[in-house]
Amino acid sequence: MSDLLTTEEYKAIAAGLTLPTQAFIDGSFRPAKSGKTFDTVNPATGAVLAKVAACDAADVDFAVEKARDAFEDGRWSRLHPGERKQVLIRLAKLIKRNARELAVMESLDSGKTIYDCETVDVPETIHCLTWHAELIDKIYDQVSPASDNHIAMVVREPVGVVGLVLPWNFPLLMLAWKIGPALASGCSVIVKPAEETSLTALRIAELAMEAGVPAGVLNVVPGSGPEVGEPLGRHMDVDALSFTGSTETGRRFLRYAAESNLKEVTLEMGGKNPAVVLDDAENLDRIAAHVVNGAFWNMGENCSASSRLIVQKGVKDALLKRILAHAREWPMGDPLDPVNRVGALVSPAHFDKVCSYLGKGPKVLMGGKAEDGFVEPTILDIDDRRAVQVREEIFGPVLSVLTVDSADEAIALANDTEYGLAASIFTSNIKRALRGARAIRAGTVTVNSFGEGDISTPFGGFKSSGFGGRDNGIQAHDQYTQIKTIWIDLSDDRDEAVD
Ligand SMILES: NC(=O)C1=CN([C@@H]2O[C@H](COP(=O)(O)OP(=O)(O)OC[C@H]3O[C@@H](n4cnc5c(N)ncnc54)[C@H](O)[C@@H]3O)[C@@H](O)[C@H]2O)C=CC1
Ligand code: BAL
Repeated sequence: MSDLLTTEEYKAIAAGLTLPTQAFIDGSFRPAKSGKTFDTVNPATGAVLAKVAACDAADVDFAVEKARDAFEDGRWSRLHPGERKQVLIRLAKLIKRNARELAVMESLDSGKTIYDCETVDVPETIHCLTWHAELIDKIYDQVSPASDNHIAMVVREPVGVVGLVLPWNFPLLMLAWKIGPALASGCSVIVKPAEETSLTALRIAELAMEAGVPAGVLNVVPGSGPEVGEPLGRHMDVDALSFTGSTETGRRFLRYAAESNLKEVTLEMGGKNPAVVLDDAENLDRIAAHVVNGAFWNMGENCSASSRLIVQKGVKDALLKRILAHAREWPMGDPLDPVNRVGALVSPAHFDKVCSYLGKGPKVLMGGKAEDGFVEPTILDIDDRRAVQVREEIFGPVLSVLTVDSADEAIALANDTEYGLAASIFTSNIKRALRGARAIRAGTVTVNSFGEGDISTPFGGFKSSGFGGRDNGIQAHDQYTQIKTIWIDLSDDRDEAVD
């Protein structure tokens, strides 16, 4: 853990920040072509932090043109992978040098706690970029087992110009998950940050330039979904698009691709993730800590949040007692106070959405109160398996508890959702653990812990949670490369008659 400062020290840093507000295209900051701006707001206070360029299709066209120029002339796409690696490592080091500033900027813009920004978001961003940089000069192409008279090479090439559409819940980290493998692979990118949280992506673009990423390779175009996301999704000269966000908006990107140039689309979307606790699970205190972390970390604004606790009857009361004790240790308040674990929800609109799930039927075991952008960690005991709190992604600090009689019923209930992003299963029986892990239809299943794996493991969803490729792991590079076969005829003219 980095050494945390006091609230007053963080506030002093916040007061001294220079916030980037213009689009970053072709290596420099520029206003939107229309001259329009939008307010970016600190959700913890309601204060306007800055006026950010409100870009539209004209800016997207310009950014794509510059990204295409950069891709075609090879200033990045044809650099030796080892050189791209050095530049990206320099970027990771620059982020480290500016870590505190970025952590404060991220917290101000998103409502996330400074504790999380300092201990997770910024260090994981650095780790992610370094990992992909280190990987890129260690991936080999292949030679296929063709006949003696042929050599067939199967090579990977960067896919080209890529649109990266980001959510607001991990603005820096999702940026890293996407630009890490995309830039390492040699692509040129146009990043569209969520309109709630544009600041850190713009600052990273500036640092990337300083690190040596050539102009036109990393562009950041802030603005709304319809004004920037849609033109990017429909652009005829964008080769691939990677999106993280809601399932509803993910579906739109498939339509945009189908109605334009059939660009490759990868979608990482919502979840209603189960944490299954069977009655033979050991160390309930540890399990309770995992469940609480899974449900309330990042205010539950996490696609892999374990928002459904499915617990076997025999262990329910003892587990709930411990869960309540752990949840009470999650203080809520000023995101810049490093003792707090629960900050503000990202926006008034999102706050209203989360509040709409509170006070509607189920028995409240804890929390349930919400005020001025902050929602208390809330635990609901629910019998009705069709309840909205059980079926819909709330994306807030709300845990629904469902009780089952058997392990089979638990697995069936875990799968009773349109989503399939992540799940966890807690049991001391290895066979039940592995049978459960295989039976749950989700992209990541953790056993006796909550988590998303790490940078080395692919992350993405089954069913309505995911489409196309994966983020993280070597597999992330599949999104940003395409495979070409080069078939070479070795036969002599004497060996083979050609019609
Ligand atoms: N899987 C995840 O990590 C995330 C899930 N969500 C879920 O989505 C819900 C709604 O949040 P939103 O911010 O509205 O998510 P969203 O999916 O609409 O936004 C994600 C990104 O898509 C862009 N976008 C929005 N509408 C678009 C359109 N018509 N065309 C092109 N791009 C568009 C946004 O500007 C943003 O950059 C949340 O309550 C949560 O349930 C939200 C953010 C992240
Ligand atoms: N938890 C990382 C992916 C997401 O929430 O968007």
